[in-house]
Amino acid sequence: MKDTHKHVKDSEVIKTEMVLPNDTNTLNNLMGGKLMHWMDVVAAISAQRHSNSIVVTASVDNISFKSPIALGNVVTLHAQVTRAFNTSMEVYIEVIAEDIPANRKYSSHKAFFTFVAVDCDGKPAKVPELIPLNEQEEELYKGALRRRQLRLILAKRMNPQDATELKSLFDLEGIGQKE
Ligand SMILES: CCCCCCCCCCCCCCCC(=O)SCCNC(=O)CCNC(=O)[C@H](O)C(C)(C)COP(=O)(O)OP(=O)(O)OC[C@H]1O[C@@H](n2cnc3c(N)ncnc32)[C@H](O)[C@@H]1OP(=O)(O)O
Repeated sequence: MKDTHKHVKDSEVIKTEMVLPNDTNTLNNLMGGKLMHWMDVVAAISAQRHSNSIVVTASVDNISFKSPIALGNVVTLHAQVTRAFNTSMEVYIEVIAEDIPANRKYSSHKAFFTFVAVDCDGKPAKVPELIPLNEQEEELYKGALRRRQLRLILAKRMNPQDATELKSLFDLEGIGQKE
């Protein structure tokens, strides 16, 4: 029998890789596509741990490449489910790059992935609820509803008028108005 609810720690995944010559572009930096592949797999394992199901990637929110990761650097990917909906889950992933000889470590990428659990016929399947346990988990959990509404609007799966959670962010009525 499947669990009815799970906690964030149940879905945690950490993967550490070294950037090798086959992973780089002609500038000897990690290829963006290679990093996205690692992120997709690590995030998918996290969603699988939460759902105990096969999962498919439904969407990836904006990934920006702030700074290059050089050949020989060590890359650590850390993923966790932030919230589960009906059949979909939001996964937060953070990438830390490390230049060990220089003793330098920095957060290089952050992204939100959405996965959908599917049954053996490829049909979306219900996932356990996620219960946040601390302030940080609660913050990601609350924000997940707004992010979901935004990505469903962008995917033309939601009418902006129905995005109540998102609209409340822009509800400035009364703020800054002169009496
Ligand atoms: C033979 C077996 C081999 C087994 C081996 C297993 C190994 C496993 C290892 C896995 C490790 C690697 C994993 C890599 C994962 C891939 O790379 S998978 C490949 C890339 N992805 C795909 O091909 C997915 C293609 N898309 C689809 O199949 C369908 O669009 C989906 C995502 C299943 C949704 O189907 P649908 O019929 O539209 O279903 P619908 O009921 O309308 O929506 C279902 C949910 O999807 C959400 N959704 C749909 N579109 C979006 C969107 N754009 N944004 C956000 N949410 C969305 C909906 O909001 C809804 O969420 P809930 O409200 O239920 O929570």
